[in-house]
Amino acid sequence: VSVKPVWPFEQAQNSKSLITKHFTMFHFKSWGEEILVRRKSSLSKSANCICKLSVNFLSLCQWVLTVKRGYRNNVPYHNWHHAVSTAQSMFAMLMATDQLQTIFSRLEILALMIATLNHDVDHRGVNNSFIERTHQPLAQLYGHSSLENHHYNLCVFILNNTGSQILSGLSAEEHKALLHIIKRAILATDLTVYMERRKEFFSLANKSGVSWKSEKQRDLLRSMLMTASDLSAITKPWPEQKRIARLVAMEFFAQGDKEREEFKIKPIDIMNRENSTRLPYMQVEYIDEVCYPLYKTVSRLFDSCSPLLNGCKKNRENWLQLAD
Ligand SMILES: CCCCn1ccc(=O)c2c(N)nc(-c3ccccc3)cc21
Repeated sequence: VSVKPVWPFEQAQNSKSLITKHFTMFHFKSWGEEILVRRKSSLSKSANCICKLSVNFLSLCQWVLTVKRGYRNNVPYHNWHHAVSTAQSMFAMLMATDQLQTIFSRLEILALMIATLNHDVDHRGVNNSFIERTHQPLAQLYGHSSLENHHYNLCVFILNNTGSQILSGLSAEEHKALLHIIKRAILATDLTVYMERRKEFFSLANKSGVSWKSEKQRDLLRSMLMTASDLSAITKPWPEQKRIARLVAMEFFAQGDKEREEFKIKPIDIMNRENSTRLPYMQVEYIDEVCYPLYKTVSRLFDSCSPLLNGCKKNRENWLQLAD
């Protein structure tokens, strides 16, 4: 049965028109929040299949909408737009690179897509250091990488939500493996973790004929691709990069203000509003120290990812012109 991917309400109506009398109700408590579908009587095989497709499709929509609601819309950068942008960058890398589709299993690709969409859910606009220094509950709960652990746990909570169970078709073994990959992927988005692990990735990438067959190698590659997706705004066309940089700076400076006013702590340079005129220079430094080495290595391994490196280079030139 080929089901046209339409917006779930139309989808439900289409199903209803096809098997009208079999449905007692489609109850939408509020859009995407609760979708209750009950069947009145046994359905014909094809109708049953459409019903299952509809419920699966509705579950997928409810899952996406629930993840969306998990992001805070009062946070300038770490919001739903960033989540979708990160997932789209991962999708683009995976779909553009035949080798990645050969290296990774379908389960790993599913895990990376779920992880990218969820990787910053419920972000508060402050970093782990701030959360730890201000003794917030998340720090007491998780210690280091407190934010990333929180993002992962919320991701699992949403996946277990009634109506959002998009993994119901997996075996228990697949489900366990998938959650492990998702956890490793989300925890890898802590930039501190990335800076610690990237040396190993760069030296592995320098070797010829890496097989990416061992779980250790695949975990490392998945982690680096998560960071490449997470930071991909630095590779976007200049107008978008400027817009995102402003949002990041807004979030950084807001944290710096809190540190200065509420906790009498002098913020670090990148979070100190008094340095706002040095933003272009800080961008060049950020690209050179954090981003460029990663995109250079990923592009050398997988040529189809070179647009990311080229975008990063162009934005470095643009920031350098503004810095001079
Ligand atoms: C919280 C991590 C955000 C990382 N990040 C993701 C995407 C981006 O595009 C950018 C960006 N353009 N600039 C910065 C930045 C700003 C001031 C000082 C140092 C770095 C960070 C950044």
